[in-house]
Amino acid sequence: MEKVQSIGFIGGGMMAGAILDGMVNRIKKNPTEIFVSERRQERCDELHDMYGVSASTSADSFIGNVDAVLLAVKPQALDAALDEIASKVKSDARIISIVAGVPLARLEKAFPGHPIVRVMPNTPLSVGEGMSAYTFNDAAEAVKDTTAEEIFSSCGKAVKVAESLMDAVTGLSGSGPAYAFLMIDALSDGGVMAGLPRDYARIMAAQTLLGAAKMVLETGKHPDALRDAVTSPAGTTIAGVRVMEQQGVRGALIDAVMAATRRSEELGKLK
Ligand SMILES: NC(=O)C1=CN([C@@H]2O[C@H](COP(=O)(O)OP(=O)(O)OC[C@H]3O[C@@H](n4cnc5c(N)ncnc54)[C@H](OP(=O)(O)O)[C@@H]3O)[C@@H](O)[C@H]2O)C=CC1
Ligand SMILES: O=C(O)[C@@H]1CCC=N1
Repeated sequence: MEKVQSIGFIGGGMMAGAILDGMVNRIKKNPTEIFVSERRQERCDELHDMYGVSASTSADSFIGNVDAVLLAVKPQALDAALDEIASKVKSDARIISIVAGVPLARLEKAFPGHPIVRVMPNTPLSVGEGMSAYTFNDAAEAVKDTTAEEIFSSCGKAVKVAESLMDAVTGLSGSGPAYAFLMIDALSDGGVMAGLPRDYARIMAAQTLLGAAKMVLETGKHPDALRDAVTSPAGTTIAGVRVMEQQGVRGALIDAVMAATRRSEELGKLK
């Protein structure tokens, strides 16, 4: 199968903007081959000004011509979007969906016979540090479609997983930036309470999480081993870690991932 040239986005919100940034500024995709359908005219203008793509409030001008369609509307808006476009796409168009919780089977009903890739990215892809996981339907497997891999690895890491894991991916890395932001804010509050100015506290909290994350990824060491290296006998760190364990921070994070995973499963069942 030929490489994808033109691509049409359905939905031009926050995630679409972040993906467009990767496509235009990182993989240097020609913006004249990118089309966006987005409800709000002012957002269309913004996307055109920022990335040079064609953006309009209807997909009609491009949907029958593009080689790939990227679905980037909220799950609750998906059915209406599919009603608008599904019967108009090119017969061999590849479909990429980032819509949380929506299974391949539901997309296959709308686009029978098409190669379909379901992706769960996250917002740090807007700064080139996204974590995306993707899964193929049989038709995409058959053509070994590389479009999604190319797009999403241009703005971070991208891994292929079995579809049965997509809700768990959503609960961990899809929603995960929110857990990290909450932790950064809470750690900043701790710093302020201990006497640091707010702006320093925020930078210290964020850079500490960034550095710790890099150590995990770059050393390949278990987080427990890295934690041991910070934790001096009778020192400061063990005093802090003890409070975290007493307050159930570990259990709260496990439960947060599970709650988001369950919600992703529920969203997939909404009709
Ligand atoms: N935010 C995140 O962290 C992540 C989100 N996702 C998924 O990505 C998808 C997009 O999320 P996000 O970018 O945050 O959402 P946004 O609400 O920012 O963007 C969706 C946009 O699509 C527009 N829209 C709705 N229906 C149509 C339509 N039929 N045709 C054209 N445009 C339409 C909306 O307009 P209006 O608001 O006027 O309806 C809105 O501007 C969701 O399915 C979400 O589950 C996946 C991973 C992470
Ligand atoms: O909150 C949500 O539903 C979306 C999906 C993953 C992150 N944000």
